[in-house]
Amino acid sequence: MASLFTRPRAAARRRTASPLLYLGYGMLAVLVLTAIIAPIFLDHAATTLTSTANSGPTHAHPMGTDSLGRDMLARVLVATRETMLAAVFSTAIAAVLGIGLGIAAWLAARRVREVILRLIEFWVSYPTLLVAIIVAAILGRGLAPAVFAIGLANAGGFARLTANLAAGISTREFVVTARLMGVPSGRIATRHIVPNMAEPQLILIAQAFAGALVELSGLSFIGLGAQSPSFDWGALLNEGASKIYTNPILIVGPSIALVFASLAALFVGDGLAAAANPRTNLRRARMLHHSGTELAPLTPDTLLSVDHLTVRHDDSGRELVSDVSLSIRRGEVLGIVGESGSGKSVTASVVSKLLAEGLTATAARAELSGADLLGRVSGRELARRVAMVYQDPGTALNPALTLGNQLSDVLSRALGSTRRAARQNLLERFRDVLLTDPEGRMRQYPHQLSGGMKQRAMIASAMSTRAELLVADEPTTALDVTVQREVLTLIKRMNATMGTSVLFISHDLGVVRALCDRVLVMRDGRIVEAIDDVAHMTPEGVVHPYTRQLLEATPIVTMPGRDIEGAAR
Ligand SMILES: Nc1ncnc2c1ncn2[C@@H]1O[C@H](COP(=O)(O)OP(=O)(O)OP(=O)(O)O)[C@@H](O)[C@H]1O
Repeated sequence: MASLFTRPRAAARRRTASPLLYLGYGMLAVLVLTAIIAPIFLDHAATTLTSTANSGPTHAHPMGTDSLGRDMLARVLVATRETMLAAVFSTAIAAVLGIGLGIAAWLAARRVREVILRLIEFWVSYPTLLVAIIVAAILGRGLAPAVFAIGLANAGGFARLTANLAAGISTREFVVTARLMGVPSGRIATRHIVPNMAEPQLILIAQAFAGALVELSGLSFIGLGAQSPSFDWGALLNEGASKIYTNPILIVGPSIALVFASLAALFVGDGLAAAANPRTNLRRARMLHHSGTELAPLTPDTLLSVDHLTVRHDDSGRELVSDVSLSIRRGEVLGIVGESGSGKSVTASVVSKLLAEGLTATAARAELSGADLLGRVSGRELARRVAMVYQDPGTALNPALTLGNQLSDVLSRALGSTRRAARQNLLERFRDVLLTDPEGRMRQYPHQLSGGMKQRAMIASAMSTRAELLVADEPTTALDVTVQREVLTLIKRMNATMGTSVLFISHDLGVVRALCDRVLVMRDGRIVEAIDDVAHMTPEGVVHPYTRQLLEATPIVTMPGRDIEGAAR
């Protein structure tokens, strides 16, 4: 078991680390090594006065010498330590202060929170450099006040980001549940809220670090930062700028160093943020043919034929679906049952061409009404052929749009009809699925409808494209028994009146028995039994012990005479 779980995770980490992250690490390593080594070996050359003042590039001084004859290359390399340390400290001050304040705003009582939020808004409304200059001018000259001033100036950005993210995350179900279970606020903040901000915070830290390098140089440039005899890249730029017309090489070194360090920070920040999100950088789903298998010709009434389908998880190489074959005739309702994780949804995702990233499907054939599902099928063609109804209609609907807007938009794109015609079509389908006040529903947002109503709306949307195949992935699991029955009735009606074939996925054999013509039983990614006479299946009549177990364990939904067919009439 351990190897099954540890290997894929290590592989995922390896794969999600982008080449830019490695480049950033490499650049950062160069900077760190320079910061450690240069002051040890080059301090003498960087600080000793010589008679060759204001020299241009020579063999002995590739970046020239300053007005006191000190080697400019050595000075740039030695300044790496002071500049990097200053940038690290100011970024740390900004991140700790800002994230702390953002979390404090979220933990505080409502009124205090409002005050903190207004304060943060005021803070970020001024440019960072301006705030840093004002603070540094108040604190006095020197690198330490400059570091603190820049940290303080950048903290506002962290505070705003943290407060905004915390406001969103704190309403999510897992936070609400933790609160109900009595988890203290501080622990909710550290365990549930902060880890969910990792990606944007890492990007902001990288940006703040890159910004701090430039801001520190800016403060040194105007004489507020590093004071002689200490020097950072900004101070060197300041010195070089005064000789820009007579000896321009002097500003090249500190400028290159600044750009190099900023890029290193951005590459590392972006790369770490991407790696912190397991969904980024996944390889696109692949659907491939495998050859060498003899295939029987399809009969004219075959709508869908999937032969020898295998789906693998790219990282672990694990087979999620193994050698599955299925077919659906026109007008037929095929059920797939199986316990959780048996591969039902992954199989359905191949049929609807919605295979998840990081998975590879291979099949000898996957054809839907003549269209090769393993090849290119345009979105519009696919929408005309396949409609989907999901387990949780709430996640399939956009909470920011009214039902009318989002469903008619999809419909007009799928059918190429005008928006007006699409709305009219949808309105009629809303009536077909017996949604009360269909005009009013068109203007409502998803959260204003019950789960059953949302599922009816999804079925209406599926009906409106007159798709040849409806893929219904556990469409009744999230609904109560009465609504379940209504939804099953609607699907059966769609099948009976429009001739739509249905691939119906469920873990409930009782529900499947009430609706389907044939059933496939899946276990561990394989089809272990195919039942053709669904209405009369009994524990004694099935072959596979797992099907028998399922049948014995499932309370059969009583629909006398499969009365959902009656309802369809
Ligand atoms: N995107 C993915 N990446 C990696 N593994 C996945 C992915 N999607 C599904 N799986 C794995 O594939 C297997 C089959 O999952 P699938 O969702 O098809 O199960 P299911 O039979 O539909 O289960 P349920 O009834 O719980 O929805 C599971 O082991 C699951 O962990």
